[in-house]
Amino acid sequence: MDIVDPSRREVWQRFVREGILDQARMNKRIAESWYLCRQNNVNPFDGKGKIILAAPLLAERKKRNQRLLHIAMPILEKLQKYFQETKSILLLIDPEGYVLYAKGNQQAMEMAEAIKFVEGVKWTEDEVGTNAIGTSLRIREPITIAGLDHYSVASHQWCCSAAPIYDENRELAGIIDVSYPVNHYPFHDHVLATVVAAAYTIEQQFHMQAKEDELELLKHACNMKNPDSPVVICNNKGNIVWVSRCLRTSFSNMLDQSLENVCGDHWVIKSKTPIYSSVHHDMIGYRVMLQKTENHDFNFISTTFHFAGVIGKSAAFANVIKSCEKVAKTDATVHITGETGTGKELIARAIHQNSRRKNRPFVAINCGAIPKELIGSELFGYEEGAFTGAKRTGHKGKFVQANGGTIFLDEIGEIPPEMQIALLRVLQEREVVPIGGIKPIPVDIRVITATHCDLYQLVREGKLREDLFYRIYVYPIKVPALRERKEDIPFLIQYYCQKNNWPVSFSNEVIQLFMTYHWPGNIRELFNVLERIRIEYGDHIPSIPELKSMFIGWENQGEHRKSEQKTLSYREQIEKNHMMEMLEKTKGDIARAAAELNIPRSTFYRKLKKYHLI
Ligand SMILES: Nc1ncnc2c1ncn2[C@@H]1O[C@H](COP(=O)(O)OP(=O)(O)OP(=O)(O)O)[C@@H](O)[C@H]1O
Repeated sequence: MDIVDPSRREVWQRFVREGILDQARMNKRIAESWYLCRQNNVNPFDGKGKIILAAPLLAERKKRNQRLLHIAMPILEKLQKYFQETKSILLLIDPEGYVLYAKGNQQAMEMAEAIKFVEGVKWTEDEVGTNAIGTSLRIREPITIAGLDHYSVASHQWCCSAAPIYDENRELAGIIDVSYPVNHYPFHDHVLATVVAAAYTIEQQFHMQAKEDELELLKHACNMKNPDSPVVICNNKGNIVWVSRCLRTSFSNMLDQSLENVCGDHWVIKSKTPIYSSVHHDMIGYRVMLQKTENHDFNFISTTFHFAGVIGKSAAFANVIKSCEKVAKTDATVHITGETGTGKELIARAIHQNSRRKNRPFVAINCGAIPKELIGSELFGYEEGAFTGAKRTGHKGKFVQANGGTIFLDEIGEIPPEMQIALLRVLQEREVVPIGGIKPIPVDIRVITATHCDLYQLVREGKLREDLFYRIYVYPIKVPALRERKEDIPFLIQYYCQKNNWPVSFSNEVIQLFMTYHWPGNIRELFNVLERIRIEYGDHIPSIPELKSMFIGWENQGEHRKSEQKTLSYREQIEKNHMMEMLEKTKGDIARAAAELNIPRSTFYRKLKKYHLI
């Protein structure tokens, strides 16, 4: 449709008021999108950005998409110079629709700011109606949306062309978009051609980068200390790029093949450690230690299952990963239990990443970390004016934000009784009623919950409804504490060093010391201790007594173990963590730690005893 056609406004008005559309006069893709917006109750009279990530969340999202940014930025910076002159903005968007980068002509940026079309905003069809970014994201094709083709008024003054970018595995990596006020520049088709060409150039870079990553994997192989152990190096797809000398005869012609196929019945995976790129810092492959076996069923982990952490070699954790693999293929509700810092969130993310929902949002919320009175509005959202202080536009809750994807409800045991009925309703009916609203919103989500305690004990204590328990506790996964998988500690240390480009080599004695400690804060605490060593000692290794002083409560490990049988509440655990961190910071100076935390010294002592820290 021509954007200056005066009948266009009538077409739009008729559709948003009466739902009637003369499809013959409309691009099929755009008509389809309008119908979807109407069905999803997108407000045609608004369309300004609503979900805008705060700086730390945007930084985290950029980190998650660092490979895309690393590859696309040089190309964007080059193009940006030219688009600036044509009064446009150039944008890069992640696969979930969040704007990671927006730069361009000052005047256009100011207009964009007025409709909250800024870095960090979620610019999908569900949020702001038909638009080039959101529509291209859904249909996975390049598209231009001009003026009144937009569903919501906020974008009626804009013309936008967007194209999807695919990585070397043909997975969606992001969207590139050029947007400009409609009256600035009339040659829309040419802009779309440029955007498609830029997407193609970025895709070529993905392929080149994949080759460079493979070279880096080979370099990693050359630097391996013990080339005689049965080790293979796989790329991200689980295909073999290198095998150690001792495997070459049994695994002839296996390069480029999937490790899973090659292992057959004769080999099992003993451990799997991720390798990170020193250029873009994303995971580029795995170092896999194999073991010959008669019993091919034991401990086998598929190479196609992606886990962004260390699997190690313990049977306890391998079983967890096997459960994740099985459940990821389904839509079943999962409940993860495990002490703080054991990796529950990482596991929830892995289930999402290996499920059919992987390109849709993963939304995590810690029910124990938000004030009880705000949990309802955070989870279910609210209608405009639902309560004093509510945003005028209302607020989409986490369930609606996670639509199509996975919601991770951490510390589910902290959900207040009055919210449990509403949660039960969402789990049963798969629809959400925002606070102050009456109309249910259908949601298509996978639910994963987690607690650090025995969930049924909460039912016994009357803190959790039994019917809710049975809705949550469908497929339980128990994550072992670090002290129950001590054999994985060397792999976790290696992972930390590699991820942080820290070229130290710990002696066996030091590794043994790490394996003797009880790690009440689990992997999080292990990484904190390593971080502290890295900061304080750089490339030197501290002596054994120096190391011991870094482990909180080293002398009282026996007592500590006994006390762990009595589980701490989530809030107690947080308080304990704060105290441990402060004691680390003040090198064990109790008076200073108490003062820093603003706790009277006598109370601090009492709590130290309670948490067995002295
Ligand atoms: N297997 C693993 N490999 C590498 N890093 C891990 C692994 N498991 C956990 N981590 C790291 O340990 C830290 C804690 O993990 P995570 O937040 O997932 O634990 P959690 O059990 O959800 O903790 P909490 O109950 O306190 O929320 C994170 O930095 C995470 O990246």
